[in-house]
Amino acid sequence: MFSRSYTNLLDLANGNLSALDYGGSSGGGGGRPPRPRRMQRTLTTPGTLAELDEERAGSVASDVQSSLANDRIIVVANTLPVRCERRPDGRGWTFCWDEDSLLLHLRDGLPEDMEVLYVGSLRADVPAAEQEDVAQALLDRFRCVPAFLPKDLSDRFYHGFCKQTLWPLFHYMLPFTSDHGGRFDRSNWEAYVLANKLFSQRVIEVLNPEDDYIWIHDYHLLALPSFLRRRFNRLRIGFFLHSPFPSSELYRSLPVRDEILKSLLNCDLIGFHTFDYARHFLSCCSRMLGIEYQSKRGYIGLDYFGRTVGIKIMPVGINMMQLKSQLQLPDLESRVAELRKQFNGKTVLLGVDDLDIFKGINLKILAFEHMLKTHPKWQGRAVLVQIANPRGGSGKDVQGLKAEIEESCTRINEQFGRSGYSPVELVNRTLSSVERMAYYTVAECVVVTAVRDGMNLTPYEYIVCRQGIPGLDGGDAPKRKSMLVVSEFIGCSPSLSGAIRVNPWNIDTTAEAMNESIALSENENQLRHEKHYRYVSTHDVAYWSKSYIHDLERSCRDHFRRRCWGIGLGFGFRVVALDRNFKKLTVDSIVADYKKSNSRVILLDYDGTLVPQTTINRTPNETVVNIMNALCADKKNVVFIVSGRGRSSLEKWFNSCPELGIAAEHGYFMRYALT
Ligand SMILES: O=P(O)(O)OC[C@H]1O[C@H](O[C@H]2O[C@H](CO)[C@@H](O)[C@H](O)[C@H]2O)[C@H](O)[C@@H](O)[C@@H]1O
Repeated sequence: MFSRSYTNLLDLANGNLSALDYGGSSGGGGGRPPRPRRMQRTLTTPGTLAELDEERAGSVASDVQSSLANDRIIVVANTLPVRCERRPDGRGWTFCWDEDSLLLHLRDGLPEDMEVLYVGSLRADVPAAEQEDVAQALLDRFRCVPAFLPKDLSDRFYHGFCKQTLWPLFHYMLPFTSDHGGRFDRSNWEAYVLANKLFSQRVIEVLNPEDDYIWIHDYHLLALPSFLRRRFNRLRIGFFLHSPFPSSELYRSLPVRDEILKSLLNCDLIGFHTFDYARHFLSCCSRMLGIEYQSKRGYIGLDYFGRTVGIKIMPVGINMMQLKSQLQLPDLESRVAELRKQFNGKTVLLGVDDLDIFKGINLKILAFEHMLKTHPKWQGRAVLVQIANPRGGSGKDVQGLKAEIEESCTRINEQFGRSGYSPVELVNRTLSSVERMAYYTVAECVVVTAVRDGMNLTPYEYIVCRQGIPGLDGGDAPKRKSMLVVSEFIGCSPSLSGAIRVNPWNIDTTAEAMNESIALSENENQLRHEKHYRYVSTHDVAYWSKSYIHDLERSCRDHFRRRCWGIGLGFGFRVVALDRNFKKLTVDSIVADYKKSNSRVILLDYDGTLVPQTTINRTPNETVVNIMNALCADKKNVVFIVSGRGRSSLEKWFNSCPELGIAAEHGYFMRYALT
């Protein structure tokens, strides 16, 4: 059960953290005991004028030159890079780093002495009574801060809003029918907002707002920047989206499209894998919020109420060091030998995908079938190994997908198989890293036919495995080869210029591409491999995180030079930033100056000043007309309306204000006081 405050979205979105006590996690009604504060933190006043701290501003110039070394970074993601298992005797938990997690490896690109703290949830259901101990152990040993979401909240947040709404939409699927992804469900969105708020609480508990950088990851936490910015006007916040960002034509169908965009605009830097994703995001900002971007010296920025929100385009990479060390594991050699024996000289095409509807697995199998039909020379000689990692969930769509894939495999194996030859081998389980690398090592070609994927690092891992480790072959190392067929709809595609790119929906051309890839001359194959290896080995995960943090630091340099005000409610909250030379006008100072002066010029805009922007009837009401006349009646005043509006309507509306001056059409037509 959620607490009753959960339903008050505005309350939540406004930063009322007291709305967050939830009795449901422990099953009792008393709510969770407050977590003891473990780290020193400094609070700034939320939502009020944050005057420039002169001392801090003075030190900005030297800060800019200094390295990031003494700063700390808090990496926030849906899941922590930690594996967690209950002990066999049921008493307590064991933890270890999740070596497959990209979040773990991004540390390699950060300055050595930069402290890294992680905030996220665990892939385990830890009972409320054990949460304090687990949290303490994770903080002490892994610098990880777990966010424990109550089960029903977590279901609605992750399986509900993340997986049924955002994941399909960001992969270009609209919920035309209820079987087709999930229709927008407001209670799931509310759970998403609440979950994001709980993540923000965990961050705030350990935050040093003046010293820390925050780096938020992926589509699960799109609402988080709003919660953090509301509390800390000048916090340094970065975000990286690992999934695609869809075209504005799709994104605009999301009922909470503005809320999400506005939340992201509370960041200082927003990262995407590709130019296209960034372009789609920028076009959403322009079309939905009227915000345009500027590009200066290679940097793209959006001006959002005086703050500049940077846009970073940088595809992620793999961890070279980790892969290289895994390539030296003794088990690998024996596993490779087993596979070589099993495939007995046949040409292996390989697919490694999560079992997810967007990975296009069945399209790949159909294309392989077509290749066997149109190029019969491969019958008996080519094998497609498809590894389908069952991580993607067990929903109706995944069950249907699995059945479809199995049916295709059975049909092809019945039609083209013979004794000692099964054309398609489906591996329906999660493989260990060594097993996966063994498959890469024996494959002539890797085929990725995802219909959408944020990045997809399978081709990168494959290339590194095919390069092998120099010296391990003994004597003269053979020339390395690898070949790739990749979908044009995935993030890694623009970086792999030597791959054969396909539209995976076109079975005929994908089949042709598969044939071409395994029939390619040895020399051509080697050249393409070399080119890819050069790129993949230099653009690894450390290169990516180093570049990101560098740009984040650059985007935040002016934070302490600015005066900031937090204004607005809910997701409309934003920080208005002004250069330190600007001063905020206060009513008191205006009144005092007005009284002191003997000669005044008062220039007034019309729309948004004398009438609200939102009204359809733009005629000024009686009060406005009376105020104009009252101002004009004072002989010390010269009053003008300065507007882009046409002269005829302004003249008509202020006909009864003879002493009022009008500058219509931006001053093209002038009417001076008539008396
Ligand atoms: O299934 P989730 O827990 O919601 O996570 C989504 C996926 O996250 C990871 O993939 C994403 O990041 C990769 C690295 O940037 C990128 O290659 C991929 O395209 C993104 O979708 C994870 O690798 C997937 O298994 C998750 O399904």
